[in-house]
Amino acid sequence: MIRTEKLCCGYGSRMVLQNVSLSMEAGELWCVLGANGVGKSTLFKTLLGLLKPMGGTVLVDGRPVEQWSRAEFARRVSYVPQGHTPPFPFKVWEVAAMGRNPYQRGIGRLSREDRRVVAEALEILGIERLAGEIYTRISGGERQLTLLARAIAQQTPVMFLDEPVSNLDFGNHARVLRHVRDLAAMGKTVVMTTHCPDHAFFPESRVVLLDRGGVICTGRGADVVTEELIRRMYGVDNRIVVLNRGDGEAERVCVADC
Ligand SMILES: Nc1ncnc2c1ncn2[C@@H]1O[C@H](COP(=O)(O)OP(=O)(O)OP(=O)(O)O)[C@@H](O)[C@H]1O
Repeated sequence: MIRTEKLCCGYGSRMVLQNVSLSMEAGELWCVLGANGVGKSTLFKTLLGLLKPMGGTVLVDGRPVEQWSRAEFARRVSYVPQGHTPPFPFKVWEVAAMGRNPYQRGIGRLSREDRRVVAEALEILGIERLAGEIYTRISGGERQLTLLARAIAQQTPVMFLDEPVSNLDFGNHARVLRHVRDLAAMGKTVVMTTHCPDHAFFPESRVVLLDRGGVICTGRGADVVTEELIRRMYGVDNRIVVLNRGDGEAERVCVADC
């Protein structure tokens, strides 16, 4: 689905990441972890064809990313950016409905099916009540949920989510993560950046661990994420502890020493 070979990303003459080789398949949940400023968003923008690679290749379904038309690409890949301020005071419903644009010819009216899909996306995230609100006048967390609803309404097999839970309260954080995991279980390729090492320990999670300049390692989170690597990435002592969930399942979490 998404493959990179010796990908180098950056801005102008400034290289941020070098020699990134990845292979992401259908039904996989990938967590991209790394300290502030290591290049997670830069990697996303390059994988999405928004930033030209400084070297190497990005293949989406075997075809170089720059060879996709934007409309075709938007039926294949959705993207929730980290922060977003729209130029016009759209309503929440209208922002979510933009997820249907790739399926319309020109600026068309929404079909009944389009409206059903948009309503369902808002409902999944519990924000139907915001449908008529102005996007620029809602909270940061509500805007994040709206952009997620837009991506869900886009119904793409590949989803890139840049810190999808960073602004969310405890309940929304848990609900969104559950849904993200369900999306991967339904066969989508979900790639998300996160600042929470615990996300790497979901049984299905695969990780890309980034440090200044490039990839430290990739693999199943449960296999490759260690206290030593977390210390190297974030410069903080920590412990990975196993919690008994009480339902027979064990869960690993990372606790910083602070
Ligand atoms: N438009 C830009 N032009 C030049 N340099 C940029 C640009 N955007 C980001 N950078 C630089 O690239 C590096 C990586 O930034 P990026 O936003 O990819 O980091 P990140 O890992 O996503 O960080 P965070 O966790 O804080 O969101 C940073 O040093 C940043 O200053």
